[in-house]
Amino acid sequence: MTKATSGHIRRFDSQQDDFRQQLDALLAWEGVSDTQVNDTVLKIIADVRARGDDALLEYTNRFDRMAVEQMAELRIERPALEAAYQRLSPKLQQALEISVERVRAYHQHQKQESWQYTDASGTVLGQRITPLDRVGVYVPGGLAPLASSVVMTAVTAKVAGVPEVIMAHPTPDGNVSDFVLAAAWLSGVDQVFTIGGAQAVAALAYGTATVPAVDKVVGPGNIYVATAKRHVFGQVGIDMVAGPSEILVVCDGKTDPDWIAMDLFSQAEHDADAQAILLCPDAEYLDAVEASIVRLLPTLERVDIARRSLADRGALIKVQSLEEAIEWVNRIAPEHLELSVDQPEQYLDRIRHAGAIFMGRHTSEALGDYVAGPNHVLPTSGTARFSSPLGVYDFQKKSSIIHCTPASASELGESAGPLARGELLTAHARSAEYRIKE
Ligand SMILES: NC(=O)c1ccc[n+]([C@@H]2O[C@H](COP(=O)([O-])OP(=O)(O)OC[C@H]3O[C@@H](n4cnc5c(N)ncnc54)[C@H](O)[C@@H]3O)[C@@H](O)[C@H]2O)c1
Ligand SMILES: N[C@H](CO)Cc1c[nH]c[nH+]1
Ligand SMILES: [Zn+2]
Repeated sequence: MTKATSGHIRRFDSQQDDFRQQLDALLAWEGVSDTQVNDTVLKIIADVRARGDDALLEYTNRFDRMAVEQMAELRIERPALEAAYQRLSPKLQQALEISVERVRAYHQHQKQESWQYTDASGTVLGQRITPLDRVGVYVPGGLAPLASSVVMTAVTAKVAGVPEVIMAHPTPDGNVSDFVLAAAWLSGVDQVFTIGGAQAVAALAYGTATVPAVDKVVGPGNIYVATAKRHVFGQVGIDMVAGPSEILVVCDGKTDPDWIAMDLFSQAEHDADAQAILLCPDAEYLDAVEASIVRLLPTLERVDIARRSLADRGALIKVQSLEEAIEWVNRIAPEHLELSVDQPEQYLDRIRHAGAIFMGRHTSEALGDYVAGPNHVLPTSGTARFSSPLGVYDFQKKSSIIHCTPASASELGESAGPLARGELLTAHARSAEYRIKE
């Protein structure tokens, strides 16, 4: 692949002959299908199913470098969550409250209501919406204490009406974050277990003597978490298999290049596997953004992670026009799309695949990660082609309602009988026909 002169990030031109192949290679994320990871995860899941808490303790000590002997040391109840909240600075308390309120307000709009109607035959038909009984929210802890992911998952579950929210969150080396626990308090989490990785997903899916089995496991995580979620699907529901964070910026060349460099860093700093790409029709502007990257990268706290992410998976891409850029957006189907252009609305109708769309130069993706309101748990690795942001709908399910009168049962039976006989299912036919009035 073409390397940038600075060595920091690749440069491509969509007109180069092999651009499509180069882009495909850049987008490929093979992590979840890695056989070694898969084997490890299958072994962990089997072990947690067989040995429950004993296996959980063992894996937690091994992978999170802890020295715990009993599950009680890995469980945190609500009073301790509140105490953590009280230890935060007033400024952080207030920011967290604003985040929770804005996320709650946004997700209220997603609530689905039950409905019913009476058809011409007199039969009442409808759909009843009910929340899941108990869900597990996974909150990553390996690379950063993602308190905002607590808010995004737990507040959404509570808006849906889920009575019991169990949180799993690894605390490597025993470092428990007050910020994460405070977020759990404000978001209404019922219990926290300081466990992570595949062992946490297995415990939530199958239950152990201490960890209650849940109906669905949601939330982002690393490759072990993502692979485990794929394997427990069926035993429990899952939201999606979310991979490393991504940002795709489309810019017309008129935004401050430092802003765009920092927007790219904002996702690159998550993970060395994270992906940050810029599409722009102006080659000189791409030079300016590259210069900003070179100058600003050393100023980041997480410089090593961001540098690897940009070098291995990042790109600055020259396109012919913004119209062409939009075509590539639909091919890439990014987790986050920033439209850093004048009048971004003019492109909206043509964007078919993106987890979240940030409109205009002032709407940085970082605002969406924390306080805008929409969920930041989003489909990655091109899966925005077929899946949606985590939402209230992930925590609600539907039951169909059918209520016949004697007359409508008789009327419908006249059709159900022949249909059942056509399928050679005579008990079905007779069951329907018993209700036909002479
Ligand atoms: N798509 C989204 O919505 C979204 C949101 C936030 C974060 N993310 C992503 O989530 C990920 C978070 O990853 P993380 O590492 O910080 O936290 P994590 O909590 O997902 O993973 C840490 C756990 O991984 C397990 N683990 C680590 N090494 C292991 C090994 N060799 N064998 C078995 N298990 C092992 C350990 O149990 C550890 O507790 C990042 O990739 C980030 O980009 C995605
Ligand atoms: N950008 C991440 C989702 O890809 C979410 C996050 C949490 N904290 C900061 N950012
Ligand atoms: Zn982020």
